[in-house]
Amino acid sequence: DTGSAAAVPIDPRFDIAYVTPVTIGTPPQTLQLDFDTGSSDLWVFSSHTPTSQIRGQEIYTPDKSTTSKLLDGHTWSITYGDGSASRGNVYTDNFTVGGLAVASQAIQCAQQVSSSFTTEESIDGLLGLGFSTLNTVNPASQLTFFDNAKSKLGSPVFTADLKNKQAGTYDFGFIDKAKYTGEITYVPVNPDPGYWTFTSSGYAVGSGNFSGSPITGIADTGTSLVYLPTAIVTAYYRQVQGATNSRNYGGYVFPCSATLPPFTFGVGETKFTIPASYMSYAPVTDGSSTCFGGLQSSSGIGVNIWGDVALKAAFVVFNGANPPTLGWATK
Ligand SMILES: O[C@H]1CN[C@@H](c2nc(-c3ccc(C(F)(F)F)cc3)no2)C1
Repeated sequence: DTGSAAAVPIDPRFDIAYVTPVTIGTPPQTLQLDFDTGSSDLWVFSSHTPTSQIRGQEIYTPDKSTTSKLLDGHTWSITYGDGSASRGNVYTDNFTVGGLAVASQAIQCAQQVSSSFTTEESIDGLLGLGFSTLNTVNPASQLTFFDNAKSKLGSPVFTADLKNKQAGTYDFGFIDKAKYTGEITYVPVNPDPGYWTFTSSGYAVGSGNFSGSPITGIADTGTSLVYLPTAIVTAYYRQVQGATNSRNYGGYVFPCSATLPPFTFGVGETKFTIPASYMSYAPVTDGSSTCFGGLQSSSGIGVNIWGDVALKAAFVVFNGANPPTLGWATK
């Protein structure tokens, strides 16, 4: 079997996050979920979410599904990198993504979501595509959609073809040659503790020379920006007139009129260039002439993160074979 579904930016102006349609239950209930390779919980706004915490999101109502089953006594609780959080109870039900079906997928129903989830009206929940070891369900952790679907897939892979300010695609079970150019460079993945962790072969700022120092980090579709070591980030913004590291805005900002250099990163022998246009993320507040950079320092996080700003510049194969690997191709 295979599956293929669109990854749609939640805001036409800035690629804050992408959502993908899924169906849950019988008859099918359609929700738009944020696919996140940096976590491994599948959770949804639901009939168990207090109405005061719902603002326009679609919800899953297990009682309206003839195939839903309560996973008695199981609970979950998760906190994301930006401090957003949710928690609740668990059902199993039929679940599909782009025509690929899994029976008895664990569906974590929110009984509490933080304010940032409430105000993000376009996100009805998250679908974790990290390794199942990260799943937070107690007393028994649950498998991700990908782990449940693997046995049905021709090839145990999914691919991310995220795009700048337009809809891209998540494919499951196959590698679409029409989506990339050249060869796919595969690199090892360390699945411990549960992220798609790989090592980049180096970087270059603009037309500067390539620095071949290894950069270990995670491929994270749920993170908007790229977070790298401070030395790399300062080298980048040294080339941006008027750039400053703003305590007020929590990162590097610059005049939206500034000329930005592209940023190149290496995977094996292949080089990926993030165009300058991707490196300006958004005005710090609506209408401001000060812009927030798409590249920020990872020093406060503890891990380097290759988020959407980088992933948009490539076609990425998440290979769930044993051992797992990551494939990168230009497009
Ligand atoms: O935890 C790491 C795992 N991947 C990263 C991630 N972060 C979110 C997220 C989505 C939506 C929101 C909200 F809607 F604004 F609340 C907040 C965070 N999804 O994946 C960070």
